[in-house]
Amino acid sequence: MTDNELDRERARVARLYARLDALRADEARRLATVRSQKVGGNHQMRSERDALARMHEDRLLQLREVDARLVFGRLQLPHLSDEDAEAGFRYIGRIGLRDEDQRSLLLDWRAPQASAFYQATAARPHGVLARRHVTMREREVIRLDDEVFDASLLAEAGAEHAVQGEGALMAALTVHRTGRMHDIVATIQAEQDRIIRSDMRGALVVQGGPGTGKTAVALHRAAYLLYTHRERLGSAGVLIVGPSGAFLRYIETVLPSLGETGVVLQSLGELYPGVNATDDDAAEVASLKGSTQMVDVIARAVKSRQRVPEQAQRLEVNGDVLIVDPALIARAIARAQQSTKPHNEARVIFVNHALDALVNQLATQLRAGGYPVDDTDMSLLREDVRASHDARVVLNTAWLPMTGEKLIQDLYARPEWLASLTPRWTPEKRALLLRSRDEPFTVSDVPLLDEAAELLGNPPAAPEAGQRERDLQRAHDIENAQNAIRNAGVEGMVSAEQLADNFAETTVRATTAERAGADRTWTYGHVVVDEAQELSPMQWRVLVRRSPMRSFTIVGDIAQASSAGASRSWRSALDPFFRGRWDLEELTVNYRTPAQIAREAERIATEHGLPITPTQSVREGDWPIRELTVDPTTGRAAEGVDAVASALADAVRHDRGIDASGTIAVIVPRAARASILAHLTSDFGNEVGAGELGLERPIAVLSAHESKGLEFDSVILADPDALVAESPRGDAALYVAMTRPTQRLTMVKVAPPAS
Ligand SMILES: Nc1ncnc2c1ncn2[C@@H]1O[C@H](COP(=O)(O)OP(=O)(O)OP(=O)(O)O)[C@@H](O)[C@H]1O
Repeated sequence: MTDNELDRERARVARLYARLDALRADEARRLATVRSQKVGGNHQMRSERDALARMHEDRLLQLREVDARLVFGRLQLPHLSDEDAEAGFRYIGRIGLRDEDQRSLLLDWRAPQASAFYQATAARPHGVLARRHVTMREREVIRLDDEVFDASLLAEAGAEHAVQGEGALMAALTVHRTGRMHDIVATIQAEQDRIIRSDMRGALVVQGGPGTGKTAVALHRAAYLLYTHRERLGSAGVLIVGPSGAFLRYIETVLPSLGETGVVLQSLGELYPGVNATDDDAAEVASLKGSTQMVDVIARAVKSRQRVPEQAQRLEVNGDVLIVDPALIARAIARAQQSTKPHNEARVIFVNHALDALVNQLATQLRAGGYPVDDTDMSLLREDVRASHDARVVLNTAWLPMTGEKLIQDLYARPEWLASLTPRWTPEKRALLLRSRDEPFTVSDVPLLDEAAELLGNPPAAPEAGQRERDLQRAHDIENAQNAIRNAGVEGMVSAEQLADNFAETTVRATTAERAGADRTWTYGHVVVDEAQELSPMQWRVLVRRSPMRSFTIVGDIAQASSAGASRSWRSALDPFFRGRWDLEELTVNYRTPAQIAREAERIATEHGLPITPTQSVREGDWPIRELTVDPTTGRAAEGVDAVASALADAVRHDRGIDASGTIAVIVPRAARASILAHLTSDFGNEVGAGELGLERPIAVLSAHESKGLEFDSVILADPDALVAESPRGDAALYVAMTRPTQRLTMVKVAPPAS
């Protein structure tokens, strides 16, 4: 590439930035104007102004987020009209930009015409004469890679312009990892692009070995769907589910860098609003809680809160005594159950029927005693019965209002009750669920809470009254939003629903994402599930509730399934919920792990009988796998030094000798985590962090579970045998751990005790 060409390209890119800056300045001006408007005391006008201000703020934020590496590609096309671009070039970038005359300057990578950038090959050029990858550092063009597909251009360009397509990809793959995932928008490969752009309907499963770009593809697909179905997904929202808080932190900057901020990211422990579970149960317990046996147990638990008393009960109303026949309660319960409404909502029907029957009984009793009772008296009697303490006790005992939290806590803390609900379970099996009421909920409890809440309905504290008013207010807000959009001349830039979100009063003021995340009954337009192989049937039930239309992108690798409740095949995991209506795509190219590391990980996984999908690494690494064996009975171990921890510290030092500024993960068996962390912290101070904090530090100490989905320049693995032995799916955990590095792998083994 000549310097001249680089300069020419820099000049063109500078023009795109000039336009971005101008748009930003415009937006900032509009925002200032809206903010300075005096709108008097009228609430509606104030909220319209605030909503418009918020729209400009969001747009400004978006323009800021896409600043770094705004443009990354150029297509040379034969038939570009002047309106489209100058000199036959079409630039591809993070967002679309137009000049003042609405001529396209930069094409959004998600636009249909941009697909050729990702799809064109020499064999099938899709009408493209040449493709250029423009590599940037912030705003500066640092490198150009050209692929020429047209024979005449090839001759014109000479040898220096011949195919160099791998260059940009290789440059992207070998950069230092930072603890934050980067977007891959500049180098999406053709097979990935096809998946990203596939139809939104139904469930799409993307299966692939480690490092094949599943997470990257899933996130870019979310961005693509938001762009392509802006109206629908803008108001219904997109939910992205990952295995842990650390994983969500790792991926959280990808969508904003693609100009998308409105998605909801939740870990499996956060799917139930109000609970943020981070720890999970022991494997056996998690496996039981994850199985669909719990559906029946919870249904029985709820049903058992609708209870016909065994004996007649006595209740006093204003000095009159009523003997309540169990049959009266039984009839009221039956009527309420016929409604098939959730427990707390059906309770209203139960109470109404029971009150009617009690009032009739009381009236009959009074009449028999010689007191005439007319219609007015009946409604007074009803109030008397309702207000009676005894009646409240009788009705509550028969049909107790409940929250999901209370139901699940009771289930675990009251062994006799659990026994009555699970007559066929062994005592040992029941004992797995036993727990005191004050212990925090675990990740495996979350789907049980959700199941319970589904059957219970609105908790008593949030009565249905008010919903109608909220609906009316919402309709009103949408109408106002439509007017405001028309008046401001911003049609197409924001939907009425989105703007209406901003109208709401401060107490309810929230974006779609905030409202969706806080509402258990929210149904999303699309759900992306990462590391989906880990999900238990109970977790799938929750997710299908969140998108009853079953519009899903499901990515994972069955061979990496290491959690207790995980499935052994996509078919067994998904068929019960998607009834066979899901498509499978496979990714096979490994973009992360150097070939020699991937081969060794696959060899060991195969030895353990894991159903792996072999991958094809795009590159050989520069370093062979380093293996060290520690004998814990010799050397400094005899002086009480933790031999494994000190060997790990040496391995860290060795690695830093090779590359002082890379990221290192020390992946350790759970049982040794605390002592290894302490040892490494004493050697390396606050360069070391554990778990989520590890992503902020150069040296992360992680369990294999915590390392799921993440990647580091270098991985140092402590005691692989212990890692395999520590859980029923330890072999898969080892496979996960070995496939995290982008450059180097060190295995610190422990010598078996001499016999
Ligand atoms: N087309 C691409 N261009 C540049 N980098 C890519 C591309 N595809 C994938 N990568 C990079 O490869 C690495 C692995 O990608 P990703 O984490 O999405 O893989 P995965 O299949 O989800 O892996 P795992 O199952 O092991 O968690 C990431 O650093 C990602 O940015």
